[in-house]
Amino acid sequence: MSWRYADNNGPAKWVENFPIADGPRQSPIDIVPGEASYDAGLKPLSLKYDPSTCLDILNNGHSFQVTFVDDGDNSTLTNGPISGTYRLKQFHFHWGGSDDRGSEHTVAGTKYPAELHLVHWNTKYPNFGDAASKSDGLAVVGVFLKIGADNPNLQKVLDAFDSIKAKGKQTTFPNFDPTSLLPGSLDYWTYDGSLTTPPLLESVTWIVCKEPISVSPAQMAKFRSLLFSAEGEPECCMVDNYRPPQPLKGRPVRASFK
Ligand SMILES: Oc1ccc(S)c(O)c1
Ligand SMILES: [Zn+2]
Repeated sequence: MSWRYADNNGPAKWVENFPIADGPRQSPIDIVPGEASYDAGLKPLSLKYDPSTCLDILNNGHSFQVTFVDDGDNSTLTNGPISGTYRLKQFHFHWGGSDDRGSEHTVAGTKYPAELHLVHWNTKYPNFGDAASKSDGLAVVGVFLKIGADNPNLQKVLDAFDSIKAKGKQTTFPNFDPTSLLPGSLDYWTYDGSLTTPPLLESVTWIVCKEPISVSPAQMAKFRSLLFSAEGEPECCMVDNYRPPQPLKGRPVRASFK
């Protein structure tokens, strides 16, 4: 099924092929800070990434992703709200057609122009695909992007875009350190949710950082130069590849900070 983000194939239609779209723990959500409960038992995040595990960058037709070698515990997430060790598999972004929208999670209704997702899988399972079907299989760290100063670390990713403009294009992307895309503070909100793209699996412990990283307007324009379409197809700009907030359905949202 070729799902996308347009009126005929976008988030409102996904339930037709993925009924879990109306499930009890769907993502993203609107995070209301005043309704989140501070949990003193939540540990700080331990993110330990090895740039030598960075492999390639791919336009998959609904975002672009930077993929990592995950056959060892070189790049991991531990502590925070999770137990055990989760390995970094990939990171990708969601963004808007203009600076007033693009993030998936919102904060008291505020939309950011983009959102970074660092996707990790629980090593109690043999691989990402298996983990993705388990209720505690994945942990995704979300980081908001806010319009401001040019972000030189992000620029390294954007400089690869000319090689992956169209759907299906892929190129090598060695020695990138995703730590360089993290905000100064790792204060976070956490709740149980899902992938925000089909198959919308309810296997994600979401860890959303309170502090955004910066992105310049010119850098946002570069995001919008990618295409949803493959070479030889009518060009369709890759913009607004975000799912809107979904019903909380009684789920608790905890804060790691006061
Ligand atoms: O594999 C994936 C994990 C999380 C999210 S939000 C995706 O879009 C894909
Ligand atoms: Zn995502």
